[in-house]
Amino acid sequence: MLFIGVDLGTSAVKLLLMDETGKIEKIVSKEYPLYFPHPGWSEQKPEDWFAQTAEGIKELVSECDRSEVKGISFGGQMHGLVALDEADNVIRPAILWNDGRTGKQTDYLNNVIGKDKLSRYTANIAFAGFTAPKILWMKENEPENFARIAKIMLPKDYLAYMLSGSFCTEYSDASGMLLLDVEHKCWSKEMIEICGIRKEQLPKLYESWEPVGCLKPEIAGELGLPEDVKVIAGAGDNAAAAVGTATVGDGACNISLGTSGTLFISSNKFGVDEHNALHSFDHADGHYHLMGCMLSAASCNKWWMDDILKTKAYQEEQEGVTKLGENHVYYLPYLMGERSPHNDPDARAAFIGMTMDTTREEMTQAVLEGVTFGLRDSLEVARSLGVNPERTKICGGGAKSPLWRKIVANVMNMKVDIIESEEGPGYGAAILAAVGCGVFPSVEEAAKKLVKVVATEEPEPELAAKYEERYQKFKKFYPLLKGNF
Ligand SMILES: Nc1ncnc2c1ncn2[C@@H]1O[C@H](COP(=O)(O)OP(=O)(O)O)[C@@H](O)[C@H]1O
Ligand SMILES: O=C(CO)[C@@H](O)[C@H](O)COP(=O)(O)O
Repeated sequence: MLFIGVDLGTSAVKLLLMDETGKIEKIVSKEYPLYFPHPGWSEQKPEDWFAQTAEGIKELVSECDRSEVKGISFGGQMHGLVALDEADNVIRPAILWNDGRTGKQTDYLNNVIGKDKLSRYTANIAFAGFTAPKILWMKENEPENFARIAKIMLPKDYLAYMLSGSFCTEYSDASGMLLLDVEHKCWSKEMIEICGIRKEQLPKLYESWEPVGCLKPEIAGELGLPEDVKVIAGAGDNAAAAVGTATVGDGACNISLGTSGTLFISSNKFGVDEHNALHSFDHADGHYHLMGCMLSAASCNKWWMDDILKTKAYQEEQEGVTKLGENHVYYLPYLMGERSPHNDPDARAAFIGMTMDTTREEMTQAVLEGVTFGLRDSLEVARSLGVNPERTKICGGGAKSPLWRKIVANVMNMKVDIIESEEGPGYGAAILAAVGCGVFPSVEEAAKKLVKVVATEEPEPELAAKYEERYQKFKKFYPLLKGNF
């Protein structure tokens, strides 16, 4: 039996073919453009996602026995607003998770409706990238588009809709809309009213492992797959990555170094961060999780390498970094503003502390360190809530870098478990597909059985102590600069 896991990321869609023993048969990646039509805005075209996913699936199954493909599922970039009209046309480009245009609507939700009420209705407060403020933005700024909305969905749910015709979502991704009552797993009627929408415009809710339908016959024909291939609901990419790294059960932790950077802590009990810095969301295993999200993680390194140093040779550049813990340069990683913990769409990136003899290598190092310090901010919030994981898994494009993994282990002072494949969301999505097809009794059992830790990066006490000192200094810079960006 074969299962397809689709990771609808921000940089690309990554597709993975897995057999029932968890072996990865093939991986395919297809890029699409990311548009920044104004500073701080971030959009992609859902049509590009689907076109590239369809091409990717064809390539993925080109050499296998297609009759063995039993299920397909997804891990998708979260929070993006996809709006379709009555005829299923995409009304406007999707407004993504890292889009900062909704400052006014976010302030309205947090300060006029009020954080207490939002937290009571949804378990979260408003962040600029969440879906509800984008709906309010569209209502205010594009009333004609708003009036045309027949269906509101999240990025990966658009793929499920195009493949199966089922207008569906699931709890983990829906948690990031600020429309879901996360604790009770139902749409919040108060939030629906506040956003001026109707429940019929929202998709039907499923658990991540539940089948939502099968491939539409014409799609099956186009992809060259059997019509009985099951489409399984899937998860937000972070919950999918947690499944793909076996971050399930109470207290398990995963760090993702993708376009965004996330710290994900799985929990069997529902809980809310009283500081409102970490999100309280449903997990794809049927339970809950806390999560801190940085808007620019591996994208900081990509910007520094591709746009400034004009190189694609990440590994060669990183090989020049030899003085870990010794750097005098600091980097604030706020290229797109910041979500956790600052909730400040106006924050901006900065290099601090250069001298005449500062080198290119020190600045490269500062970028990797600055992103990691940003993630440590979220870990500090978790620690203040009494959640103190002693080890973490790691995934995402940045996890390919041995240097970055070492920096993570020492800045966090945690053991970092390295998984056989860093394709967290894609592997998690394939596991969800296998569970949905009845191969495993539960997500937790499947993940624990299939995911293999191949090595552990241990923190080194002397280096961790140096990083502790540097982190204490890093922490002081944002409050000093805040309001002046
Ligand atoms: N060796 C590396 N060091 C640092 N960053 C890397 C490395 N390899 C890939 N990346 C970065 O990882 C990111 C892609 O990671 P991925 O998890 O696929 O992101 P997304 O899901 O957001 O598309 C890109 O920004 C890419 O530049
Ligand atoms: O906004 C969040 C999580 O709350 C991001 O993590 C997005 O889900 C995008 O993820 P990547 O493209 O970085 O995987």
